[in-house]
Amino acid sequence: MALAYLGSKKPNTAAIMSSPPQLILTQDDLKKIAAYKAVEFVESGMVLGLGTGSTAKHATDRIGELLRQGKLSNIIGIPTSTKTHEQALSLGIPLSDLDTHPVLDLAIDGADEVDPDMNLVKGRGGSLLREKMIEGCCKKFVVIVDESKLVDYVGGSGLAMPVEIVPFCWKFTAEKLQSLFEEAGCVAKLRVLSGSGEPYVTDNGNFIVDLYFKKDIGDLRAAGDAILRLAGVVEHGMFIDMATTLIVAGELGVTVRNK
Ligand SMILES: O=C[C@H](O)[C@H](O)[C@H](O)COP(=O)(O)O
Repeated sequence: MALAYLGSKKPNTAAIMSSPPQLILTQDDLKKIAAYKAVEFVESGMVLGLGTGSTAKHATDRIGELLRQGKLSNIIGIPTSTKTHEQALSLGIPLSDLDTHPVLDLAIDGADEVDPDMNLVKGRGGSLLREKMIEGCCKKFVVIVDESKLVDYVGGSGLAMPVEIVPFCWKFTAEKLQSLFEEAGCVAKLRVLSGSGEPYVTDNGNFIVDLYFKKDIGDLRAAGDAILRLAGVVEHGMFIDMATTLIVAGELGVTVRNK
C-alpha cells in the first residue's frame, strides 16, 4: 500500500476521496514506524542506550511494552537524559549508568539531521552530551528518523547545530564559536526559554549555543576538533561516524541502512 506523508498539513480530503485508498501518515506516525523497526534489533539480556526526543520516546515506550508482555526480559537501560530516565522509570525498565555498564550492546536514538555519510546533528532537545557519551560506548547505534531529517550536508537544514558550553562568560565562548565559522556565515545564538527568555540549562547545568550555518562547513572532524579546542566548550552536536544503522521512515516506506 502506498504511504502518503502529510507532515503537519491538514489532509486534503477531496484529493484523498478521488484517489486510490492510501494510508495517511503524520510525521509522528513515521517516527513511530522507524522506532518500532529499531526495537526489532533488541534482544533479551541487552544493555541498551535509551535515546531522547520525540522519536526515541516511541522506541522506549515499545521496549517497555515488550517487557510488560514478557516478550523481552533482563533488559538494562541507560537513559540519555533526565526526561528519558523518568519515562523509563515509569515504564518499569531497569536502569543503570556508564559507571556500572561502560559497554552497551545497542542504543536507539533520533537525530536532527542525517547527512549522506550517516553523520548526524543531535542536541536540538538539549541532550547531546549524555547522548554522545552513551552512544559512543555502544556496539551498535541505531538512528531513527523520518525522512524530513535527511540533509545534503551537516547544517543543511538551516537549523541549529548545538554546542554545549559552560555558563561562565558564555558570550565570550559564543563569539569565539561564531568567528570559527565566519566563512560559512555562521550565526551563534544562546538558547533561551521561550517564556522567560532565561538561558536554557542542560541536564548537566550548562548552556547551549546554537550555530546556524549559511554554507557547508566542509571537513566535519576538523570543525569538531576546532570547537572542542575552545576553552568553555563542553561538547558539540555533530555525531561523526558514530551511527552503525540508519532507519528512515518516509513516504515510500521504511529503509534500513547499515554502515
Ligand atoms: O537532544 C535531543 C536529541 O539529540 C534528539 O535525539 C534530537 O533532537 C531528535 O529529536 P526528535 O526525535 O524529537 O526530532
